[in-house]
Amino acid sequence: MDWDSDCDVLDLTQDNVADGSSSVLHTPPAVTYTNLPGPSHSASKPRELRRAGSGLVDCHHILTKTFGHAGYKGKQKEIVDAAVRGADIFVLAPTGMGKSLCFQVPAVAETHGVTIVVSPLLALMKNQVAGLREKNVTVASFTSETSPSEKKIIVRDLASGHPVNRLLYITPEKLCTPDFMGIMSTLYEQHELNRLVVDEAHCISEWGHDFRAEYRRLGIFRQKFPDVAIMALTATATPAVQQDIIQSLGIQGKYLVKVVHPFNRANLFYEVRYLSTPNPMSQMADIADYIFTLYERRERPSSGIVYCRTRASCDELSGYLRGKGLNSRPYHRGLPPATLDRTLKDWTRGGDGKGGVDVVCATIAFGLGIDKADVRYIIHYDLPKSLEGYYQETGRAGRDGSPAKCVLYYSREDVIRVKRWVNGSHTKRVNAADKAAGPAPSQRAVDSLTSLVQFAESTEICRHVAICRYFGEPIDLKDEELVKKYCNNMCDICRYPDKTKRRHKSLSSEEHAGTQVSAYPAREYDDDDERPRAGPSRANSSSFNNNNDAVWRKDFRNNAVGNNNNKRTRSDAGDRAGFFKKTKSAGSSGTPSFGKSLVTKPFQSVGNLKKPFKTPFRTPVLTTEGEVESDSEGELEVVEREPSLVEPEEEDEEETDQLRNDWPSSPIDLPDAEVQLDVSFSQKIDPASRHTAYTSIRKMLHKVFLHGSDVEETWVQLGVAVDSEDRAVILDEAAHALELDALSMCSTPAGYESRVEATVDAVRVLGRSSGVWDINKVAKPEEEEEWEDARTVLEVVRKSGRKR
Ligand SMILES: Nc1ncnc2c1ncn2[C@@H]1O[C@H](COP(=O)(O)OP(=O)(O)OP(=O)(O)O)[C@@H](O)[C@H]1O
Repeated sequence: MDWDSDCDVLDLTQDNVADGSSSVLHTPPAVTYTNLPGPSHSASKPRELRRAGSGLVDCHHILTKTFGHAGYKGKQKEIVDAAVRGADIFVLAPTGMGKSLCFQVPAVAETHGVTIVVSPLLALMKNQVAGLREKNVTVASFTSETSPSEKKIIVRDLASGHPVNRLLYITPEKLCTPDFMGIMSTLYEQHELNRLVVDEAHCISEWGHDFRAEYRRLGIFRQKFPDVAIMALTATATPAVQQDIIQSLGIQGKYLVKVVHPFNRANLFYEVRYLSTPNPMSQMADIADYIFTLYERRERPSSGIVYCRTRASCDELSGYLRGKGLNSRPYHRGLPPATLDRTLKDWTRGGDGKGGVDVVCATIAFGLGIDKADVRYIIHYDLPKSLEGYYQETGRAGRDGSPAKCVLYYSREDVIRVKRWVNGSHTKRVNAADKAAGPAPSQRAVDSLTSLVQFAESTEICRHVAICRYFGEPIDLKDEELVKKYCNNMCDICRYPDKTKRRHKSLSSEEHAGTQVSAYPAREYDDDDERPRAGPSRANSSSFNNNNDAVWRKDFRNNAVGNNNNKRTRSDAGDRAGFFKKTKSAGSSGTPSFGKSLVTKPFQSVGNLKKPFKTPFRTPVLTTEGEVESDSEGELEVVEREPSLVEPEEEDEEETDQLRNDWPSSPIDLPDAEVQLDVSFSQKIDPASRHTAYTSIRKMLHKVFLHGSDVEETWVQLGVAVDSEDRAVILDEAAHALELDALSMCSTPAGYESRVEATVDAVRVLGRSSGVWDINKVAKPEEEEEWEDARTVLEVVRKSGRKR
């Protein structure tokens, strides 16, 4: 059987194992996984794999009592079962699935013996060791940081015949030393060597994105200890990399259990932000605004990471965000270890408005193993080097299962720079291999960057689907139902198809980007993966395009002082501070208030900057118009605001008047409709509120599309030719979809409420502004955002119309 091409559930039965094939468990999301054998199948028997532990404590008991979890996640149970039966196991599972538990539970469940865990990063080991010790698991690590006296104690324990340590974490370099091989031989002879675990196993493959030469030598373990089980785990491996890992470790035999989880992280919202002319200052301002908007929606700060390629960018962006009142810190290998430890600690306790660090501007040094449950956003300030890197880094978000956002800033200028860099590194490796007369290095890094660029450039293929296909999940793009299962409007392409295409068009032509980049020296890079190289800071770099520099500085100044003529700019000091105070005073006792710094140093820029998500609370029109709110079928409770926010500005009053003229003031006749609201991953909004929200959206849709001034013309423009009965059904379906969209984008009732308000508002704009219907018509800057929202609604209505 060709295990790479097979993605169905295979039965791990005696027959299956005996035919000499590897056993593959690869479940596409739609398939229920049911048929792993129970222990009675004894898959490990023919192998005569020896297990040092003489008995086994109930794994479920360990899971609940030692680790404090109520049950297994994903395929953990199957993996743990296979492990205790002594199989070799290859685990490919998405970021945040809980891979560590798959080897920790069996290690603790064995009544004696040691599990050796190879891990590529000290920080990763430290985290896991500290976590296990908190759970009273006896565990040690053997690294360059282990003191000689500690080493002595560990070695003595391992050689004792009954080691108390259940797990030993070690770097690949240390594992392969003659000294440590000697220690393992002793363990082996005493039947105390239970298992080798290779964490982040993609590092073993030259085809992987993070190849570490030392990992390659791990193949020696199988040669030396042929009957000790091996478990390899990774979150990022294409089919070619999977095969390479299995072969390198020598586990390709018939006792291999291969568990491939679906890659999809359904709760992550992927967005690519296309930059027409890269402009560091406006990009930084955009990021600040993005974060503030998110805070406003959630009514409290949130944890996030901004990944930057260079250390200078980390320092600079972090300083900028701090200047705007955000609790931000840089994190890269150019900083002292003690500072990094403190930053990690502060960030780990931050993100809830009670102090600590909320956002870290980091190189990829802050990556693997970062496991904070409530990271709500990951921003890529510039293009990562590979699609695997992008997936790993975005994988830090939403590990609690709630929605989180991943924004990638993308420009063709940046692509040229990264390509130069990756190609340069590749050429160096080719030359080195030539010199040493060794085999040619793989082209992998170059290919992976190409895939990332294709991912970002595409405006057709759903981002979730693109990622999963890259990692080898077979997804037929024509199978709409299947595609929908991957993405419930949780990427820019599915959610804002037109907007995404429009924004993509604004990218520089490759030719223009090329001249921009070659006209000025390339910025330096030090992504903490390579040897650090000092470089000029990004925004201050004299090597940056000086003409552009002058222009954007001017723009930025204009934005920064606040454009008072722009009615949609409400992020001036008063608004921000007012909002924060409102949050506090209106706050139910449980609502955390913002840190002082945020109130005293309010954000002052934005102006015409495009906002990543809809601005909440931006219009008090709902209250003044009194249409939706007065409805007896259920109301959207409007959040009380500080007087400064409730008072409509002059323009808003005009807008309200306009609305009064445009809309029938008498209540409309809303036909009854049965609605079954979809259950989503967010259970935080109660069904009654969801029903109320649905009704509000539905009512406004009916007003615009069935009770507007020229209904027939409206439907012609919509391009949906159906009779009036069907029209109501289409609108109800659209309301249904829009409500679900709002739900899937929010994790708090307040966020949900504000998003529903924004949706109702967007429908209203469709009824009021004819220009918005003409896709070729460009909005005035002050209307841009509301037009985009309205066009998104239009797209949803069209979609449900097309289904009829
Ligand atoms: N059965 C479970 N129930 C609840 N939470 C769990 C369970 N198993 C693991 N977790 C939690 O899931 C989080 C992620 O676990 P872990 O760090 O092992 O993920 P991972 O798959 O290694 O991710 P990555 O590859 O991104 O590092 C941890 O906080 C862990 O405590």
